[in-house]
Amino acid sequence: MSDATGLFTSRATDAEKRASLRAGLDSGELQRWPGAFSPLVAKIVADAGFDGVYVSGAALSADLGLPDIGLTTLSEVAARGGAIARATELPTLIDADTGFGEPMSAARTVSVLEDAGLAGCHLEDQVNPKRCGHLDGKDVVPAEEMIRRIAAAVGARRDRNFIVCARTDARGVEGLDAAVERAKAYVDAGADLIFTEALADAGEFAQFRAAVDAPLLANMTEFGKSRLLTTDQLRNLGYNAVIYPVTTLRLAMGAVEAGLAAIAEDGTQATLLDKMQHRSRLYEHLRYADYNAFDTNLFTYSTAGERP
Ligand SMILES: C[C@](O)(C(=O)O)[C@H](CC(=O)O)C(=O)O
Ligand SMILES: [Mg+2]
Repeated sequence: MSDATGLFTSRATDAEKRASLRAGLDSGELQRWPGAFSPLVAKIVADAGFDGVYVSGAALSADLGLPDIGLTTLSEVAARGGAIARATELPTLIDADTGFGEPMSAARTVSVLEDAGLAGCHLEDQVNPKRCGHLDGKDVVPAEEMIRRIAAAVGARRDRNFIVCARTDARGVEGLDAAVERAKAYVDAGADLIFTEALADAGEFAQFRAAVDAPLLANMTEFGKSRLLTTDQLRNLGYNAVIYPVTTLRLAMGAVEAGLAAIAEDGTQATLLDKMQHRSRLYEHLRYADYNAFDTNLFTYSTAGERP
């Protein structure tokens, strides 16, 4: 028989992926996690040589035709996140918004995401209904409530390598100093990683780095409040991870809009072919030939010659 491992789910087990995420954060090297809005995109992220995959709440809800205001359910997020996580050998960190309810719900969220094959998640200190972290008009819960959220999440995980990342949205609401104080308290509550949301510029990232003794994550989302810093800048600032949460969706949707407009205008897609992912490239990502080999082996499978 041909070896079919890695065809229907990843070769790496969930535990191996979590160990690799933990090791990446401990390595001192900047971990780069582009957002994947679908399982296929996760395969392309891996092929391009990145360290991990991110599942964005903004992209996941946009893909459902919804704004990112906390309308998606835990079941929807876990199902899509799980499908993305299983499509790649890389570890996947997922956006769990505010944890889908009170602290006990945040605890259940971690259990469900662990079972779905995710390697970690982030929980934010916004109130419900949440907003995009880069828009005005968001609000945060008291720090004590977020501390309970984090403690509950940390206490619920089975695998200690499942990363619980605490995101603070306080920079845009209470200011940088308050955000730093919250981050310290979240670390004390057991958070493995701090997501420093919507900082303005390199100076603010540097202040956060100097003040907080824990791994830090930078959000390089486009058209938001943060200046776009390069990986070299983030490395020099001492950050541990960077996400490009909605980038692949924005790239793809930009191409979809332009392509459809061209077809409507020209009456053909003939001029667009060199912009498209070729059928053969798609099949490479999907390992089409390996499924064919598996199928052929199944068809011809016989134990006749092996009987005593
Ligand atoms: C990271 C984020 O939470 C997401 O859902 O991807 C968003 C990104 C965005 O809306 O650009 C956020 O920063 O709130
Ligand atoms: Mg989000």
